[in-house]
Amino acid sequence: MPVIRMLRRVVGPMLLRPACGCSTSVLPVRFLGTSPRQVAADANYHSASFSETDHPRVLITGGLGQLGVGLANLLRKRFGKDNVILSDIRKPPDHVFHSGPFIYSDILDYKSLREIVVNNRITWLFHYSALLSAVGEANVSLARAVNITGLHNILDVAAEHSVRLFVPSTIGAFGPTSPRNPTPDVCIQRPRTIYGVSKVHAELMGEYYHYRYGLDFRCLRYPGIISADSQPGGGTTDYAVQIFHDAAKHGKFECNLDSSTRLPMMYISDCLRATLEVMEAPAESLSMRTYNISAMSFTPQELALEVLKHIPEFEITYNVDAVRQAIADSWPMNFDDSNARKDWGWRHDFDLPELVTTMLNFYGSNTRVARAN
Ligand SMILES: NC(=O)c1ccc[n+]([C@@H]2O[C@H](COP(=O)([O-])OP(=O)(O)OC[C@H]3O[C@@H](n4cnc5c(N)ncnc54)[C@H](O)[C@@H]3O)[C@@H](O)[C@H]2O)c1
Ligand SMILES: C[C@@H](O)[C@H](N)C(=O)O
Repeated sequence: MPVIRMLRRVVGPMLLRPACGCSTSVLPVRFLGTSPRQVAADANYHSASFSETDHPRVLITGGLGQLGVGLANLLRKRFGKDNVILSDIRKPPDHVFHSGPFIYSDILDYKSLREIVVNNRITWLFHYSALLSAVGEANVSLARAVNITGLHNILDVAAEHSVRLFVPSTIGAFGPTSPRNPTPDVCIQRPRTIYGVSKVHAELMGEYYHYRYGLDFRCLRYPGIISADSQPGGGTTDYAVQIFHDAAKHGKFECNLDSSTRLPMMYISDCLRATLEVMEAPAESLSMRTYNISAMSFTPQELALEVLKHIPEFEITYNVDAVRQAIADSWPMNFDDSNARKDWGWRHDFDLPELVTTMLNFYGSNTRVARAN
């Protein structure tokens, strides 16, 4: 039989399999082989093994960055404090250490990851460890190790232990040849940063494990995330966090991106709620496993004008960082998230005016705001 016809007969049904979190492989295990870590052939690759009435047992990796502590707070309110374990390779500050379970976990250490998942009967894993776009360009080999090798460990441990896995992707998974305004879910993805390349790799590997091993993989492409009580970890969108601190404390801000650089952004509470919602969505509602999510899109100049409404003496100046600017110029300007809205009911709460009011209130600029009004 010609090779192409034979392949089509064998692989065809696998490619046509619906995008649900359903259980068995379409091909017999002896044909597919076992997982890359050679787990026994009768291993169970089904999705989350807790019953519907139980709470999931959650592990968050890289949890001490900009997003992890907020996610842990949200999940602990929903599932109980002791059901959510925060982990990182850094030492937690006191308030984090005393707010719920914390554990040291280096995602490059596969055996220790497996031990944590087994000993704590983990059923959901939120994989937040990463090097972001700007720090990734400054240390490519570390970014490659953490973002790619680390992801392989996470995929294997999740597949072997029937763990539902969330991995965030990013606007950075697109590049200069992608449509930028708007950027749909499925289009050309040729990013030019190690961060972006590793995130496209994560999207594709997660989907591959889903179709091949039945891994319940779920992924959202986040815009730049803006938070008040946690600091960004070295990305291109960091200016949109720092501006609020500097505006409230000093009345001025030096921006490292050009005034007209338009990027998709989102307030952290929308981002974390979206993450929980997609993890709770019934598998049959997910027509895809990787979704764009969107809230707002603005330039530094537009953000500064909104800040000026609260702080009339606010001044913005520009001192463009060439590396960050080149990255930003290759990223989407607007994100098309219509599939997330249609499939699992995504909707954002914060637009630019609410974002600015909330951020400035956090930094205690109420007196300036009051004076301006
Ligand atoms: N913050 C954003 O604007 C944004 C936007 C899009 C996507 N994301 C994604 O969301 C996730 C969380 O982002 P964040 O902003 O909190 O990142 P962050 O850079 O603030 O935090 C990442 C964490 O990973 C940890 N880490 C590094 N190496 C590790 C290792 N070997 N083992 C375990 N942990 C390790 C770091 O200590 C750090 O605490 C990342 O995957 C990021 O790509 C973030
Ligand atoms: C956009 C996102 O992935 C991150 N904040 C970065 O700028 O690298």
